[in-house]
Amino acid sequence: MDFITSTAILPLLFGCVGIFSLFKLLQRMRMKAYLRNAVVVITGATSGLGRECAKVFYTAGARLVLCGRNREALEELTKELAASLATKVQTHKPYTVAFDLADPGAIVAATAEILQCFGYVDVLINNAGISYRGAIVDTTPDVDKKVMETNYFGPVALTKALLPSMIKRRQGHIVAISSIQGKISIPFRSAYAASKHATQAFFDCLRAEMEQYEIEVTVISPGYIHTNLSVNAVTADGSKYGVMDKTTAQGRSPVEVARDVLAAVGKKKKDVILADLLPSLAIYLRTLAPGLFFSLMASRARKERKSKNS
Ligand SMILES: NC(=O)C1=CN([C@@H]2O[C@H](COP(=O)(O)OP(=O)(O)OC[C@H]3O[C@@H](n4cnc5c(N)ncnc54)[C@H](OP(=O)(O)O)[C@@H]3O)[C@@H](O)[C@H]2O)C=CC1
Ligand SMILES: CCCCCCCCCCCCCCCC(=O)OCC(=O)COP(=O)(O)O
Repeated sequence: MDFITSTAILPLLFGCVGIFSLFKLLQRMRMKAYLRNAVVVITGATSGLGRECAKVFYTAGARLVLCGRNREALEELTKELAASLATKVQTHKPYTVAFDLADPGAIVAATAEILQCFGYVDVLINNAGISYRGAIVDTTPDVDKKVMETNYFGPVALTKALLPSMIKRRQGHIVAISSIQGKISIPFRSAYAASKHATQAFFDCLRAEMEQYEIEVTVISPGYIHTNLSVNAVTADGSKYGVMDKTTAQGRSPVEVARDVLAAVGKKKKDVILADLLPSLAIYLRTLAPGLFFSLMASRARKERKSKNS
C-alpha cells in the first residue's frame, strides 16, 4: 500500500491540485483582463448594492457610467471613488447620468447620454429596483405599475436601447440583478415577485437570442442583502414603507455581494443564485413538490396576517 501511495496516488493528487490551481489562475487572469478598461454602466449606483458594485468595478479598472435619480449622490460617489486608495490597475474617472427608470421618455435621452460617455458600452448592469409590501386585495393598480416600470419595463427599455450598438460591435454583456423572488413567490410581495419573475423570463429569452452576436447575459438572484431596499419599499397605497426589516438587516453585506457580482460577470456566468441554503432549497421544492411549497407559503401568509392583526 505504501508503495502504491508513494508511486501513484500522491503524484496524481499533486498533479490534480496543480492543474486545478493553474486553471483558477488562468480564470482569474482572464476575468481581470475582461473587466480592465471595460465600459460598465451601473443603474441604481446611488446606494446599496449598486454603490458597492461601482466600487469593485472601479477598483478592477472599469470605465464607469453611474446611473440613478439622485444627481448629487452620484457626484458624491464619483468623488469618493477618486479619493480611494491607489490600486494595482489604472482607474478611470466615472461619468454620471441621472434619470428615472420609471419614466419611459427619459430612457431614450439617457441612452444617448450613456453612449456619448465612451462611444460604446461593454457591460450594462441593470441593478436599480424597488421592493413592495402589501396584500394583493389592498394594492392599487398604480403601485403594481410603479414596481413593474422600475424593475421590469425600465431595465428592458434601457437594454433594448443599448442592444443595437452592442450587436453592431458583436460584443456586449447584459446583467440583470433579479432576486430569489424571481424564482419563487412569497406572500405580500406580489408586485415585486412578479417584476423579478418577468425579469428572469425576459433575460433568459435575451440570452438565447443574443448568442448569435456573442453578447453575454447574466441573471443574478441574490437573497437578502443589508441595504435600504425594505426602507425604500412602496406599500399597497403607494406610500413609503420606511422600515428596515429584520430579514434585510440580517442580510449579506452588499460589499460581499458586489464582489460576487464582479466574479459572476468576469466569469461570464449565465445564471447565479447568491443565497443561503434555505432559499436555494425552496427553489427546488417549488419545482419538485409544488403542492408542499404552496402549503408552506399559505401557512406563512396566515402567520404574517395573524402577527399584523395582533
Ligand atoms: N436588498 C435585498 O435584500 C435584495 C436586493 N435585490 C435587488 O438588488 C437591487 C439593488 O437594490 P438595493 O441596493 O438592495 O436597494 P437600495 O434601495 O439601496 O437601492 C436601490 C437603487 O435603485 C435606484 N432606483 C430606485 N428607483 C429608481 C428609478 N425609478 N429610477 C432609477 N433608479 C432607481 C435607487 O436610486 P435613486 O433612489 O437615487 O434613484 C437606488 O440606487 C434591486 O434590483 C433589488 O431588487 C435582490 C435581492 C435582495
Ligand atoms: C426540502 C426542505 C425545503 C424547505 C423550504 C422551506 C421554505 C422556506 C421558504 C424560504 C423563503 C425564502 C425567501 C427568500 C426571499 C429573498 O431572499 O428575497 C430577496 C429579496 O429580494 C428581498 O426583498 P424584500 O423586499 O422581500 O426584502
